[in-house]
Amino acid sequence: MFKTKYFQTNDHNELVRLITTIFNTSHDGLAICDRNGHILLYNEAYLHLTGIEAAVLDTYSFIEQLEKKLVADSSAVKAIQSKKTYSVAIDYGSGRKTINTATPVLDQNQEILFVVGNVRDITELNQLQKELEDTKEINSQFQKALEQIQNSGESDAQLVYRSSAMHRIVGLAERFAKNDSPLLLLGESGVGKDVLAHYVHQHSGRSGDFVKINCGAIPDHLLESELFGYEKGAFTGANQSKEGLIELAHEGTIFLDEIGDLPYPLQVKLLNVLQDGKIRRLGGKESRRVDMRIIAATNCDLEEMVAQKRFRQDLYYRLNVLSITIPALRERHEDIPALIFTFLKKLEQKYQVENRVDGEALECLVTYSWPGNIRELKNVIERAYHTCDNGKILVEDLPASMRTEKPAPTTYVLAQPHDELSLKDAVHRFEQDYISGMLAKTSTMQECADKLGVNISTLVRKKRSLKIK
Ligand SMILES: Nc1ncnc2c1ncn2[C@@H]1O[C@H](COP(=O)(O)OP(=O)(O)OP(=O)(O)O)[C@@H](O)[C@H]1O
Repeated sequence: MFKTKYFQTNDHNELVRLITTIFNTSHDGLAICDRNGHILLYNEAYLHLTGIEAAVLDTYSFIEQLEKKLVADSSAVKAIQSKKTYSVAIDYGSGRKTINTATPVLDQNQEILFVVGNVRDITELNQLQKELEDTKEINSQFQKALEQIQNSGESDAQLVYRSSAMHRIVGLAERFAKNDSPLLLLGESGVGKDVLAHYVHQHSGRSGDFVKINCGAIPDHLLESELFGYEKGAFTGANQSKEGLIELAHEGTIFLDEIGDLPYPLQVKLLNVLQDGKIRRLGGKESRRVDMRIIAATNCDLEEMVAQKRFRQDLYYRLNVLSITIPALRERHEDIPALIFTFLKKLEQKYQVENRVDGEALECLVTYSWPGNIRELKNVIERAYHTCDNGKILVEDLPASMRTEKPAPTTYVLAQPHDELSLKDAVHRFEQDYISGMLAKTSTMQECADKLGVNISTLVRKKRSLKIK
């Protein structure tokens, strides 16, 4: 203890009052015991932090408390035994985590007079430590995302994901990549079908090119010649022969995006190519062998189109040998921070300006429902990157519609009695709604079946009998 010149009290009572006040107002727990561990004094904070009853302190010495396993550990006992200051970390039943330090006070014969015990609450410190660890974890996730950017050769084909749903999908894609069967990629617009098709090609070991054609973007009358090529003189203006995109994909992959838009007459021609592995150019006589892998993608309901006779059933079956449905972004919010980080990193590399997303804005971005999926997220980030100030993207930099969106409440719809519905019809309708809802929420039939607690063949049968699309 240090005294300044202002401390002049010699009054014993005043001194005791002062020390008692210090003792009682201390936020640290204090307990003083003798050389046998009998507790002489303790304060309110000691009771509060340790959760030990006053009656226990009045009855049992520290040594007895330890013997009776009333406490997990005791710094005081250790200090008594060693005659040295001793610290232990203790988790009390009160929920507090503490560091307890016991300091022995020795007489001139080196015998213990007292042991002064101090209990310091480190619960909040632990909380801070945990938050620090969480932050480090997020940091390392971002770091991995960064490595992913740096390691991927072709920037457009880069696939960023963290969610378990996407882990499963990528695993499936890697397995399917080694296969030559057609692959059908399904999912809403902007979920990353194009990116996944690239990924499959990259992992296929095929030496040829990845050739993409958007069946919906090319006018019908040009699509045939683009796909199949033509010979000189095949039609007016065909002054020389030209390879079609299918031929260009020889030994590689052809990616037919928006396959639902392939005109009906061309569907037969494509089916023939798939069956024979040969193509004939427009106006050509000979067939050429093509060794290509077909990946088709659509956000249309091809089964429905087949039912409406807008898509050939035989082609549908041929394309749908292997299929992957990519879930909407709102079903895999875990991917959002890594995607944001990736997009920001790319913008930073391009414009040499570093902008970060502030916490509130990040929360808004993570909870938004993203009807336009990753494409919409990318656009929102790019716009916010260019409009934000002071290196920080704030909520105000996000589109107004995003800021006002309320998270969809999770409600269970309970059937209300309905005069016009028999129980059978009501059950039918309920099953229809419930299964459709679960199908929309899950990314594979297996996952859906698991969630519903039925096997997959039951689910398929139900789907058919309930006419669920
Ligand atoms: N997993 C991902 N990682 C990084 N970027 C992604 C990912 N998925 C999609 N993107 C980006 O989002 C945008 C939309 O992706 P993509 O074109 O692959 O979607 P799509 O499902 O093929 O859409 P559409 O059905 O409209 O053709 C692209 O800019 C793409 O680079």
